[in-house]
Amino acid sequence: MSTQKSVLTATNLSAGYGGTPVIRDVSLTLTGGGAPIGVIGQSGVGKTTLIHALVGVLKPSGGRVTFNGRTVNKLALGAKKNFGVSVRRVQQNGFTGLDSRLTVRKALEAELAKARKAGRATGGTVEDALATVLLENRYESRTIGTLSGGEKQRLALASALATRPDVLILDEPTTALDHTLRLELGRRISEIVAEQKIGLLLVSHDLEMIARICSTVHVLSDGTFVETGTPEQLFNNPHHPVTREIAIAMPKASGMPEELRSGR
Ligand SMILES: Nc1ncnc2c1ncn2[C@@H]1O[C@H](COP(=O)(O)OP(=O)(O)OP(=O)(O)O)[C@@H](O)[C@H]1O
Repeated sequence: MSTQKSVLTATNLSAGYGGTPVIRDVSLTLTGGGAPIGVIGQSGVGKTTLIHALVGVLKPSGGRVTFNGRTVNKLALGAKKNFGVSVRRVQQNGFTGLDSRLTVRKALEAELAKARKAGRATGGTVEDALATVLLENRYESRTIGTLSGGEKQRLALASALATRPDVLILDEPTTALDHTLRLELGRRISEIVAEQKIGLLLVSHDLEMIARICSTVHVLSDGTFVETGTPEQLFNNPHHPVTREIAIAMPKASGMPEELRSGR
């Protein structure tokens, strides 16, 4: 068995819809155990499109996406299934693609079974999966359709983590949660990706979450990365006009991690 770290790489990636490019010439690398990467940018600049291209939903019009060296949109069926459990995406609305009449327990059991079938050692239970996202055991018997927006987001995150992915891609994972829960969940996500050596891509308008979790942040503007740096560099000393504009929108100092308060 290969000991090489799983890696998802975009190289000079371009993609769009109906022949119109939305993202252009974007490159990034996600390694298990590597530094979590953030992508920020204003509305409509192509953040979700980038994710679609990374997970193979959108075929690149230029460049390529590889997973462990193999081109993602050319994977054979078996490899594609493995890619599906190895690279997990959590969507903004907590959409899991599962029947809304399923109970939370059944949904999580299905994820754990999927992981076992793919030969992944989860070692986890439904209760563990719920605890990971700060949901109490009483949620087990609830059907997905009865969950609130924030509970659905947390179930989607629990489902993704239950398969012990190599790469986790989070698209605005906590928009429906209150500030305290967002912070707590952010802390848990940081711990889990470090412990389990998961490559993390966090795409979010939540700059505080980005600053707390990510070690490298790309600024996406008009479909391309215009600036890259640590959260400290970008938010305390932004160079590109778009980064400056975004940095101004940063929450007031009281809500920021200590190390980012200076110079603001
Ligand atoms: N299926 C689609 N067909 C055509 N155009 C699309 C499609 N999906 C998105 N777009 C367009 O692509 C551009 C980028 O959209 P995308 O959803 O990637 O932006 P975003 O940065 O994620 O936005 P937001 O922060 O508002 O979620 C937008 O102009 C959007 O209208």
